[in-house]
Formats: sequence, structure tokens, C-alpha cells
Amino acid sequence: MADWTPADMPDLEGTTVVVTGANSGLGFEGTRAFARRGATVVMACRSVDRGEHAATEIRESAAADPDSDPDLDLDVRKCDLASLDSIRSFAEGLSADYDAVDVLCNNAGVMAIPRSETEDGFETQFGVNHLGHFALTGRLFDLLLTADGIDGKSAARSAASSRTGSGAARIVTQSSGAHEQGEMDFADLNWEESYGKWKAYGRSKLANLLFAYELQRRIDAADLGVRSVACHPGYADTDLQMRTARESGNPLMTVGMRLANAVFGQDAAVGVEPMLYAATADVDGGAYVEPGGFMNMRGHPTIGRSNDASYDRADARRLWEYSTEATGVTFPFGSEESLDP
Ligand SMILES: NC(=O)c1ccc[n+]([C@@H]2O[C@H](COP(=O)([O-])OP(=O)(O)OC[C@H]3O[C@@H](n4cnc5c(N)ncnc54)[C@H](O)[C@@H]3O)[C@@H](O)[C@H]2O)c1
Repeated sequence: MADWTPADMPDLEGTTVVVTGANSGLGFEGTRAFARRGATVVMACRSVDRGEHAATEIRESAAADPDSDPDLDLDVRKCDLASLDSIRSFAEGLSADYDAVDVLCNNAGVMAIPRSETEDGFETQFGVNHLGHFALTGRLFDLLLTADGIDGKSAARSAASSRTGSGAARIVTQSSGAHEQGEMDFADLNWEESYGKWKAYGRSKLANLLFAYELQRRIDAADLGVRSVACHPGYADTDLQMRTARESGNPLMTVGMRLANAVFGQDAAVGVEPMLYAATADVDGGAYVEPGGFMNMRGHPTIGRSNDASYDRADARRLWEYSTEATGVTFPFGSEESLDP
């Protein structure tokens, strides 16, 4: 739809949406939008305290808005993407308490921070932005397979069953225009030889795309109805940039970032629109949704094309193999042999 806005989102009553990094920025606004449409939103947060605080803010804003249902269904849970143990516990908890996940939004991220490592010894930007979401998606895949998805929910309702299991779930992976600066170096994925914080961010966002497209190819090879869609928000004024500035230890950078965000950044509520579109609009699996408008700012979400490197199938396969080995997480489908060369 050319002029899509969040008002075009369907009724999400009866669906379950998982959002990582739900306590701030794009994840916060995405949570609010999904919940106001009636979805149960599982807020997967590194800090439960910050998640609860965000949930309270979302509930209070709904209660104060006569156009919103005041009873939003928000479920805050701990999920630290820098810990494979935390991801496993989160997924086990969800499997115990939910029978399906209709949409998984792989949204959380860190940008251009000084080199550090996750609990499992991966460089943090690669570990959180890519490997954490790879592991989370694999661990939630059975729940995604049993979902009706947004399009199937009305069918399930009219069949008076709780679930049709039509396999119509979606996985939405939040990348960035910065993927264009990313280069895969399979000899040093964890930046042990040398580290460039912006280069590492670019690579992690390229990895998001290689993963999202490879996931769709494997889903297709296994003939499953699940869709994997990538998106990016353009430039949105969030804590992402401010954290980068804070962690640089340079007060001038904090002032500069604040200014740049104020002048160029769009509201997080606008920046999240490609994610909302990817999750709910009529979009093919394997698509790349970006904000329309001049320099990807303040326009209606539209289907775009990421750079050529992101469609490199050999790199995607290599990354998948590495990610499987590094995380120990396998997906319940898709042998190597089932894929076209
Ligand atoms: N804001 C922008 O201009 C912009 C541009 C391009 C891409 N993005 C992408 O959008 C996504 C959301 O970023 P944002 O702009 O809302 O920034 P943000 O800093 O407000 O949100 C990032 C979220 O990720 C969470 N997070 C960080 N490390 C985590 C971990 N170990 N485990 C679980 N959660 C963790 C944070 O707690 C936070 O809630 C990121 O993937 C980012 O790369 C943002």
C-alpha cells in the first residue's frame, strides 16, 4: 500500500507479538502500537525493571487517551541478548506459557560501543545484534510454526478454535542503513585482531540482513509459510546514539549527538513504522522495508533493496553455519542440501 500509516494496521486481538529491546526507542513505540491494536506484547528486555517502567508508561498513556483501550496486554520478561543462557531461559519460559508466537521483532541493538564481549565471549555488537537474535529466533521457531499469524487469526476465530497452526508467523529483523558500511571478515568475526566500533556496527547490521534473507530461503526450501522480513528505521532520535556518545567518554560527542538527533532525527514513533509495516502489512518474505521520503525520512514505509553484499548467498550460508556452531542453536528445518546453490 503506497500511503500506509500505522492506522492501517489490522486488529491484532488474539495475536502474540514478541519485541526485543521493548523498553526504549523503536521497541517501546512498536510495543505501544501493537498493544493498542489488541496484541499481547511480550516485552523482551535486558532489564526487567526498565521493562516494567516502560510498560507502566505505555499503560498510563493509553489510560489517558480516550481513543485507546486502557487495558493493554503487556508481559515484561527478561531476555539479555548478550547471554545465550538468558535467551534459552526466556524461550523456555515462553514455551511454557504461550502456545504460539505470531510475530517476533528482532529489534534490540547496540551501536558503535567500545569493544567488549558478551557472556559467551563474542564481540558485543556482533553478539547482541546478530548472534543473540539468531539464537532467539531458533529457540522460538517451534512457537512461530504453530502460530496462525496476523492473517490467519480471523480464520482461527471463525473456526472457533484457538489456533489453526497455518504457519503464517513473521520474523521481522531491524537492520540499518549502516549495513552498507559493513564487510564480512570470516577470519575475525569477533574483532579480536583489530576493532573499529563503527565498522563492527556496520557488519552486525549486514549480518542482520544476511540472516533475514537466508532464513527466508531456508523457510521456503522447507515449504513453511513463515515470513522473514527485514527493515530499517532511517534516522530516529533514540538512546542508541546517546549511548554511543556516553560510552565514548567524550562530552563534545554527547553535545554533537544531541544536536544531530534534534535536527535530523525523526520521532521514534515514526522511525518504527517500517517495523510495523513489515510485521502487519501485505509484505512478501525476504523483503526489505524502509522509510520512504527524502533520505529515508518521514515518508511512508516502502519496499526497498539493501546493498548487493546483503544478498550474497555464499556469505549468508557461511554466517549461518558459524552462527549455528557458535550458539549451539539449530532450527527445526532446512538441511544444507535442500538449498539451491
Ligand atoms: N535510531 C536509529 O536511528 C536507528 C537507525 C538504524 C537502525 N536502528 C536499529 O534500531 C534498533 C533499535 O534501536 P533504537 O534506536 O530504538 O535504540 P535504543 O537504544 O532506544 O533501543 C535499543 C534497545 O536494545 C536493548 N538492548 C541493548 N542490548 C541488549 C541486550 N544485551 N539484550 C537485550 N536488549 C538489549 C536496549 O536495552 C534498548 O531497549 C537497533 O537494532 C538499531 O540498530 C536504529
